[in-house]
Amino acid sequence: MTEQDSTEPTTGNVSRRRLLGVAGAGALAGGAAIAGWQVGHGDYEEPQPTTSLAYDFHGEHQAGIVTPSQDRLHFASFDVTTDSSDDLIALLKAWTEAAAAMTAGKTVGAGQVANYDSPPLDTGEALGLPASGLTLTFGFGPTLFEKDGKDRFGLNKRRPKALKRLPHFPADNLDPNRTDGDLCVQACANDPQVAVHAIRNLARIGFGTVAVRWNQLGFGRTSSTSTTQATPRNLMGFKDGTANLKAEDSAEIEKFVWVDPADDAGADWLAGGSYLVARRIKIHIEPWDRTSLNEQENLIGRDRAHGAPLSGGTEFTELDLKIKGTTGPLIPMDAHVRLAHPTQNNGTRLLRRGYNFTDGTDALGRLDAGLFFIAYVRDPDKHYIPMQNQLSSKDGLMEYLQHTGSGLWAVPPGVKKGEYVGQALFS
Ligand SMILES: C=CC1=C(C)c2cc3[nH]c(cc4nc(cc5[nH]c(cc1n2)c(C)c5CCC(=O)O)C(CCC(=O)O)=C4C)c(C)c3C=C
Ligand SMILES: [Fe+2]
Repeated sequence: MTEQDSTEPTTGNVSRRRLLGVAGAGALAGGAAIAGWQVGHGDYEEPQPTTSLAYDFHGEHQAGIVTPSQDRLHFASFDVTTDSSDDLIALLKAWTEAAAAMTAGKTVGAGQVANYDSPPLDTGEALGLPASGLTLTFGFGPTLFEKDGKDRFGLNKRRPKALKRLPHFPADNLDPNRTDGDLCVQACANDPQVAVHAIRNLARIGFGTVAVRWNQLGFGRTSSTSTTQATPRNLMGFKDGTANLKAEDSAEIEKFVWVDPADDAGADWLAGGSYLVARRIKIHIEPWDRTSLNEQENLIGRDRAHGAPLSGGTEFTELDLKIKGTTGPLIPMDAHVRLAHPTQNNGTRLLRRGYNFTDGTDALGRLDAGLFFIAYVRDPDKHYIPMQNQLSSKDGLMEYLQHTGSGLWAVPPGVKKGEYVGQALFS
């Protein structure tokens, strides 16, 4: 992995506390007399973070795609509330600056002089916490280009052809309050407080220009995006991410994740970027927990203990979709892994980066829990929509699933130093 891929971590003991201290210096005069609060935040005794994983915000591609998936997610979809493209650009510049600071473990507004009579530039809940592998990945939704027939920011002529609202898939039961959005930000970190702090501060910076449309917390990764990671488990209890694309498969990542300059001449600003698909998939946990292990394994197509294919071998053995047992194929015709396999999808692969979620219980006391599916693809028309149609209509697992949220965003390439996220779209 090159440094430009933004996947090369750096370690350091950068202290949010120290950096806020610089901003706090401006408050010295006003704060000196107040008992219980130190003169200048730099004097506030906060435990020093120990060494921490930090990913560079700048690079050829945005971090948070092939970066080894962190443990926690806070995903937010925003609507732009202004018609002014100057305001939109100003927001993207401010977000870029804040994102570069936060991913380095610094506070928002570090180095700026704070006014003691104004709200702090940083909300403060991550003070003393290390960067925790935070990545912030930004995306532009179809409605940023055109909404209700209106080209709000004069961008529609540069809209990528594949950037459309996702179609209705069989059995979709989407909640409009968990669907779509003009912009999205995926915050991933190994500490939930760091991920939540990042989204909260971006929302705060955006006040008056954007409003949060919906957001989703995820508490456990459901895939590996690097061969260095162990395969985690989803809420169905199965290993998830075994056959995922991994950062180390560089040829496959080029082929299936990054948009090529030749892909769409009218949207050359997206070259080196990708598309982010998000699906909030509720799992009917209680019926699943009453299903026999034999049936569960047949629905997935792998064994639960080790994640090995039902056709035999160990976790990373390739599936044998042809081999038959006494009653039919060892990997049933409606098994999830059969229907999602590249051989059943025109050779297609995608980079999965989802998270487990729970959002309390519903009115009947059932867990509102599931998998917040995130995938990065080079072309949603080829690499996602046909696969989802196939799964939604034929996958036996669908009896236990309900898709309740959805969105598609174009993810611009990485940000060069001195530039802002998505700059090429506006130039
Ligand atoms: C449209 C794409 C996919 C959706 C939506 C999806 C939902 C989903 N998946 C699981 C659990 C597992 N999926 C596994 C493999 C797998 N899934 C997809 C795609 C979607 N899954 C692909 C492309 C693959 C790999 C297929 C292959 O090449 O073999 C597995 C097996 C382990 C693994 O390889 O990751 C599990 C388990 C759930 C629970 C879910 C929705 C809630
Ligand atoms: Fe899957």
